[in-house]
Amino acid sequence: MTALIETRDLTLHMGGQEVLRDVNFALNPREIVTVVGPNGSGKSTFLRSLIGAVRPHSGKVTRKPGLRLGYVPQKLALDPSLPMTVARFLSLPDRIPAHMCAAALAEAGAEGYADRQIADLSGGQLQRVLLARALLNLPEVLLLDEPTQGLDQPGQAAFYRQIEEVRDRLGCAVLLVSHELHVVMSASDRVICLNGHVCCEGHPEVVAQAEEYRALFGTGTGGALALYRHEHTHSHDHDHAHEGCDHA
Ligand SMILES: Nc1ncnc2c1ncn2[C@@H]1O[C@H](COP(=O)(O)OP(=O)(O)OP(=O)(O)O)[C@@H](O)[C@H]1O
Repeated sequence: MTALIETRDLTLHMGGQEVLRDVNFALNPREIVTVVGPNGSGKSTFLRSLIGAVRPHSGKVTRKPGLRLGYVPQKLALDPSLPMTVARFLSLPDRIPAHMCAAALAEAGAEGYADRQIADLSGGQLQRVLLARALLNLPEVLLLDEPTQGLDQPGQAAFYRQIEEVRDRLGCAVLLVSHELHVVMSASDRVICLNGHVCCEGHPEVVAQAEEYRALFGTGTGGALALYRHEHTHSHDHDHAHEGCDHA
């Protein structure tokens, strides 16, 4: 098996209702794959089936033996009034040495956050801490369920650039769920449009043009995607210009 995780004809029921039907999927090393789809189309359930948290009704989920997974769930069940530092949060349930916490935070773009209170973090900062937590065991596969929910567009774009950097440095594969199609698509190698079954999949531009995708999301995204790609390139040029100055 060359794929890290694979599903074969995965069919899954929740509460007596069919949520996923005949989903065939493979995640290959170093890929960034984004799952898009309307509310209730089974995206979270699909991710949860990949980590083994829900069982298929029929079909199969296969993970490479010994696969190291990092998972960031959609919702964090933490009482915000409970005092808790970032370092302590990273050490739940198992104690993590300070240098490992610091390394994971740096990798997630949250350097120096260790002593901050979780409740005081902004949405974007909290997402980075959650990412750091998922990176603690050096995952070969990183699964993120709507990691940029509630962030503004620059915040979303910055977070996805962080994900690309993590993939480049750690060499992990990334599977993420998102609603922010135009932002996320340009950072993805492959997009899967899920609506109980796989409607269409492929390179972001191909999916944005697909009839099935347009039937679900309308035709506006192609333009937004093109616009974002432009901004993305522009901002990278800008970054490089700064790097050039720094080194000069
Ligand atoms: N524990 C559960 N018990 C019963 N039904 C469930 C359960 N979890 C999910 N479902 C149902 O499965 C369907 C898919 O839910 P899921 O959360 O996977 O969708 P989603 O695409 O992630 O949605 P969203 O974009 O709103 O987050 C929904 O109809 C939901 O009500």
